[in-house]
Amino acid sequence: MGLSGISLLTTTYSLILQHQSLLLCLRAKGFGLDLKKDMEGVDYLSDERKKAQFDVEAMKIAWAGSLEAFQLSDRMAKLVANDPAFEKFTRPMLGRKELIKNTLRKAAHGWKLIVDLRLTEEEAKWLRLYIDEPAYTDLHWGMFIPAIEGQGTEEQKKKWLPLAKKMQIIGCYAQTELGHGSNVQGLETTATFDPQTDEFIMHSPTLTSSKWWPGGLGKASTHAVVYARLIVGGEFHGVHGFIVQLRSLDDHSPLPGVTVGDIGMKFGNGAYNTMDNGVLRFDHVRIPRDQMLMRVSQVTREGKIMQSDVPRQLIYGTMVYVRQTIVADASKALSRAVCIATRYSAIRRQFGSRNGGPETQVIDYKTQQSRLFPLLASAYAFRFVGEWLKWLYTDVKERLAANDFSTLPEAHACTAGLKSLTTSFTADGIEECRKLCGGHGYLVSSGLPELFAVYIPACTYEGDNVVLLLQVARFLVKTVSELGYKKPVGTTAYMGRVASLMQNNCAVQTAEGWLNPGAVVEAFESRAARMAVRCGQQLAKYENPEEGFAELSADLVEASIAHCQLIVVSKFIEKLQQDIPGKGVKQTLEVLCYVYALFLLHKHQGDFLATGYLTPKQASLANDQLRTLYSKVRPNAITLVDSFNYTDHYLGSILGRYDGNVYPKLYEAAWKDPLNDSDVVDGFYEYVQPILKQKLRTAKL
Ligand SMILES: CCCCCCCC/C=C\CCCCCCCCCCC/C=C/C(=O)SCCNC(=O)CCNC(=O)[C@H](O)C(C)(C)COP(=O)(O)OP(=O)(O)OC[C@H]1O[C@@H](n2cnc3c(N)ncnc32)[C@H](O)[C@@H]1OP(=O)(O)O
Ligand SMILES: Cc1cc2nc3c(=O)[nH]c(=O)nc-3n(C[C@H](O)[C@H](O)[C@H](O)COP(=O)(O)OP(=O)(O)OC[C@H]3O[C@@H](n4cnc5c(N)ncnc54)[C@H](O)[C@@H]3O)c2cc1C
Repeated sequence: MGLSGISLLTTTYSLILQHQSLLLCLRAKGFGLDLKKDMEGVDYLSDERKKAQFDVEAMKIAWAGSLEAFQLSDRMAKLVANDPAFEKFTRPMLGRKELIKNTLRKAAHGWKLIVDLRLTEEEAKWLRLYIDEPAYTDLHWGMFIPAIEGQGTEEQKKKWLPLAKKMQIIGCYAQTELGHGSNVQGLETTATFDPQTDEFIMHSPTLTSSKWWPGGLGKASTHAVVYARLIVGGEFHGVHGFIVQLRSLDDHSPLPGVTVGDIGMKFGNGAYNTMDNGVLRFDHVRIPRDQMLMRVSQVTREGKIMQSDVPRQLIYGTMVYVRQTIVADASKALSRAVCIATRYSAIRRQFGSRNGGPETQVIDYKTQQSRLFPLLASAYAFRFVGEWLKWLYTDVKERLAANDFSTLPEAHACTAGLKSLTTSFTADGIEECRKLCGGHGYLVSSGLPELFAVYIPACTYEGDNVVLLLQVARFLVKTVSELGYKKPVGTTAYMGRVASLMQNNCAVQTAEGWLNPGAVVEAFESRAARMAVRCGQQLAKYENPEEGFAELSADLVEASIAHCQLIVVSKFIEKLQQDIPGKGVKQTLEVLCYVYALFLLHKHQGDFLATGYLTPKQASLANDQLRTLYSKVRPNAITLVDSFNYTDHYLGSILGRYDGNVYPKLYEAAWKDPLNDSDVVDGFYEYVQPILKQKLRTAKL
């Protein structure tokens, strides 16, 4: 018997087992049989796992970044998964008050673990990830503390950071208002210096000046970094951050003049409703002068404004930091959804049964592959670009500490652009994974609805994705306009070869010709350069550049996307130039890298054709190659998602279970729904039975 015959037999055997266990379950409910006899301990995906052409343990390390990173993350994942305090299956069924209380309990337990086990910051970050529940602590550690670190003076840091780091105060980041989020310079809250008392008076002069959205503000925070218009001597001096105490440290009640509360329920059940996004108003609240964050500008006792040599953009620095973390988190959210959809696609069978044999696994349909495998490849691509962005941010941070601000514009453009690109793609990707799972993907127990609901605000918070791409566009237009006298560096270095990128066309002649990193990078560089230059030429026709920018903004956004996609493709290729140990690991990643690049090329072929870099024939060859690549991914698909090393707890999905034991567990879960506590539903006797028993002579319907 050939290999395919053996595999058919084992697959059929698995199917029979699975059907048997389902039958046992079905009978358990209906006919009193033993529910426990489902096939616990059987790995329904074992055949798939045997197909792997690479060393899975080595791929886990490549995904994690290093052996140490893998071990650390693995330890934290297991710590959370084995602790019943972090159960999360009932979350979507809880009412808001219960939900928030439950989150506060988990955050307290998480903090206790951090203290008791003396976890490092890195360990705490992983712990937070695996607890998988948005909480006020995210904003405290992710924005309040970084805002003080980045914008505070040494003295301010010395005073506030120890309190914050021991969690003796809880802080949030209160920037957005009811009337303004994107336009930070349009904020209306005022901070007016009173030279008589050496204080600032914090005030909300209008309804639209109410702070609105800050996470952790509603119920948990005792303090906030509040962004407000600085007014000294009756003049406006820009928006700055101020540390303001909101609640008493004794009984947590709001301080006089402070009105604070939660803004209400948000999209989905459970999901981001674990967060107390808040509303805040000030009625002439006084704070000491030294609570203005003064690294960028200082207000003296006499009411003089002193500018340091730090650029004012540093006031936006916390956003640069968080955007960088959001890019890293995009690969986690996407890989999680992809893991669920891939495992389920291997379990799920529809159509194609021959002679009573098993039906086709849906993962074998080319349409399923062409939707799923680019998402799998993107998860890897985002992982590696996130790793690079972390390096870039660390480098910028070190430079900033040494008062070197030269790389700040590039860091801003990269974090803004990649945040936009990765979150938009991930949000759409999670929804695509839901559809890839058919009807069962719509069940909360698939894990996908809640993941989607938690994830989608990432397209809006930390900067609306379109607004951020327009920031990238400004950076690109500036780079193009300076080409004559300034050598572009970093991620825009390719613009330095703009003449050849505008002239030379693609040389690929065969489908195999696309399996060449040089050809791929040149295609993306040429497309990005041509789109940016074209925008520059169009802009030059306008007398008023701002008017031109507004008029051309949709094209500028497309040019920014092309630039950001080039960054992701290049960083993936650069990653593959490193030493990546393990049998078949590098080769498998190469396949994914080409899938990512050629999928984008196919999806955006309009750009590549319109800029004249590719011919229709070359675009078609790329698509031929893409199909071949999907066949190469197929045998490795399950082990590629196993390499994320996600526990069943973190995945939170019956469809994505490691053992693939989907049907019995779905069936079991249905009976755990509170609606099934009784056979006759509450409300039946009041509202249904009277209809059943009514004696209408005629019905008009
Ligand atoms: C459970 C127990 C656990 C216990 C503890 C665990 C411990 C764990 C430890 C750590 C956990 C870490 C967790 C992190 C998690 C994070 C969670 C994230 C949740 C997210 C919540 C959301 C928060 C928010 O949304 S905050 C609000 C964000 N708001 C925005 O993003 C507003 C967007 N708008 C803007 O950014 C700007 O207004 C603008 C850029 C659009 C326009 O600015 P403006 O000045 O008006 O305009 P412009 O003229 O265009 O720019 C002037 C020049 O400035 C340059 N520039 C703009 N922005 C920046 C920047 N950010 N940096 C540098 N430079 C910038 C711009 O390019 C211009 O430059 P030029 O040279 O003059 O051209
Ligand atoms: C879940 C969540 C958590 C948040 N947490 C915080 C927090 O902790 N702290 C905080 O301060 N804020 C927080 N925010 C607020 C968030 O930062 C803002 O909502 C975000 O910056 C977008 O601003 P906006 O709401 O004003 O959108 P708007 O700017 O009003 O966007 C509306 C539409 O207008 C478009 N648009 C706006 N300006 C332009 C332009 N110049 N050109 C073209 N199109 C434009 C946008 O693309 C969008 O389509 C949070 C938001 C959410 C949803």
